[in-house]
Amino acid sequence: MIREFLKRRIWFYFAGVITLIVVDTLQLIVPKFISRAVDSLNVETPDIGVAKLMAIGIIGIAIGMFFTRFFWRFFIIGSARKFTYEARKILYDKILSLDMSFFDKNRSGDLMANFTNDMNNIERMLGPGIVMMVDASFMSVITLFFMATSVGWKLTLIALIPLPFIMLISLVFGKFIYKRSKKVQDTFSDLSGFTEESIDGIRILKSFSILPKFENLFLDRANRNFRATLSLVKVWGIMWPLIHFISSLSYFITIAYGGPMVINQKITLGMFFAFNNYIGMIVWPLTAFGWVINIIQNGRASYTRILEVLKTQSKVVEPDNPVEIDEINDITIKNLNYKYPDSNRYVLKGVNLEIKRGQLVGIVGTVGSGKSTIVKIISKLYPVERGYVYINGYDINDIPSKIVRTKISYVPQETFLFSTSIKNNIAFGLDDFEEWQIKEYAMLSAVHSDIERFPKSYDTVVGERGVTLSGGQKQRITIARALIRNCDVFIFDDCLSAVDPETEEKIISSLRKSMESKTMIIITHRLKVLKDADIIYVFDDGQVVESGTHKQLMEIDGLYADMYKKQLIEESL
Ligand SMILES: Nc1ncnc2c1ncn2[C@@H]1O[C@H](COP(=O)(O)OP(=O)(O)OP(=O)(O)O)[C@@H](O)[C@H]1O
Repeated sequence: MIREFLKRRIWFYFAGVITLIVVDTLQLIVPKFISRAVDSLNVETPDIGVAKLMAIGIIGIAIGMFFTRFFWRFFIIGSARKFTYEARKILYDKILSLDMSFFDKNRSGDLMANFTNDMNNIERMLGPGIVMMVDASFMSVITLFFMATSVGWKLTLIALIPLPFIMLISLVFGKFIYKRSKKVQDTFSDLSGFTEESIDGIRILKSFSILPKFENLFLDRANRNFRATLSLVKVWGIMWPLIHFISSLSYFITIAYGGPMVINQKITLGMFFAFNNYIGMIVWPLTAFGWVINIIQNGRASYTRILEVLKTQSKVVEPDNPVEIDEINDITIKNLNYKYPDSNRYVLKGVNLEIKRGQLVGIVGTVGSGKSTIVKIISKLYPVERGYVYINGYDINDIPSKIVRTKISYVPQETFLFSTSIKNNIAFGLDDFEEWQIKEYAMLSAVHSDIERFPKSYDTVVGERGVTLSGGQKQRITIARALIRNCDVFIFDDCLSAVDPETEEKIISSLRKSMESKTMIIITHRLKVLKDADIIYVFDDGQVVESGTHKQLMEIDGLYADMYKKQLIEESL
């Protein structure tokens, strides 16, 4: 990716490097002008005209540097920004295209770090890294040349003896600084992650009365971050005085050797001044060499991490010869044995299932028996091999995910609302919608009257993750959001658990009435709501152990009947 980008922006970088070299050259001419000006003030043959001319020349150079500095920033730093802008977009699209198994494996914090820390490191490599590299190489060679041509090679070489140590120091300290900065970053993200989690879970912390324990855990993290920052400051604190000390050794040598040369008139006072200026100028490029190496190392490590994500292929593969379907009439599952990607355990064993258009299908069973897994496969959230799952008689792998997801609306167990108005949450992702539609679907989900009671009604902004709403209200809004999409199949994965049983029953029967032609798959632990279902599949340990209508299952008197009777007893208590 970087290679193609550099190829595309080669002329920008070229222009940037040229303007950078112009700035450096202009900068190096200044001491020459100062040298001439100082010599023109010689008490024996003073010439104020030359001094004035040199002063005007210095102003001219400053103006030239003003423009050229702007342009190298524009060309090089601008290009680096452009890279991260493009790369962030590519990474975002890639991440959105991946199936759920990717998100099972990667923590959101790590993915966020790809967008922030890693992108910043790459930007630093392609921007300041390149600038420093060009600057340091050109400035050190040219400054050396200017030094030698003004006072001769001998004094130049002697005066520069201490300077290679600056390179060494910046290289060694650069490594320390990198390690410690990383620790500061890591401890900081640990601290901010912990803080975020504590604030998110504040209700649980308070209700469990474990605030003091969490305060200690917070202090512990804050302390680690503080100590890491302090140890970084110490390294900086040692490095810069050391560099200054070594560069002052060069000044010392210059005065010790160069001073007598001025007295013996081997060089002029102006040359001596210019030489001292050049020593100051060469310290920076030498320090920069060490930085450049570190910046490139960090940038490459970050780039490798980003490439790893970009190389990930979605396990839900899109078909080479896609089958277009207008509507979903039936879904068939044939003898499905299933294990999740990267897992060796079969969570579904020999499952057979048939769902016809317009049916109300119930999926019930024991905890962890594979109920959610089956609907996630039908919704193409997880991959499945060919030959097991069919839609309208076509293998699900031959139908593009986009088509499946526009025809099947899946409401998961966990509710998630965006931090925007209730109206926008319900109409989420729709370009075209009417106010009455939102109300209609809110009514169907039995949440309309709740929303009307809010002072701003449908314009009420839902707080971060919907904290201003009750659990049941949030669940019903997510149902309205699914219904408005007008799909062929609606899957409700235990998404009414926070609603009282009567309301759940009411919602399901009113949905049934108003959406007769739609297929509804309902996973629930409350068996009462499925009394009118066309078919109920009973899961246990990854297998369908019973299936039939409520009446038939009661007659079988197996697992379903057991669970149902237990629930009746619990209700009557
Ligand atoms: N992403 C995943 N990767 C690996 N295993 C998983 C994954 N999701 C679920 N499982 C496992 O698959 C099995 C079935 O899980 P599933 O969520 O389908 O059960 P469920 O019947 O819906 O449970 P519940 O009634 O508690 O919601 C469980 O043993 C679970 O640990």
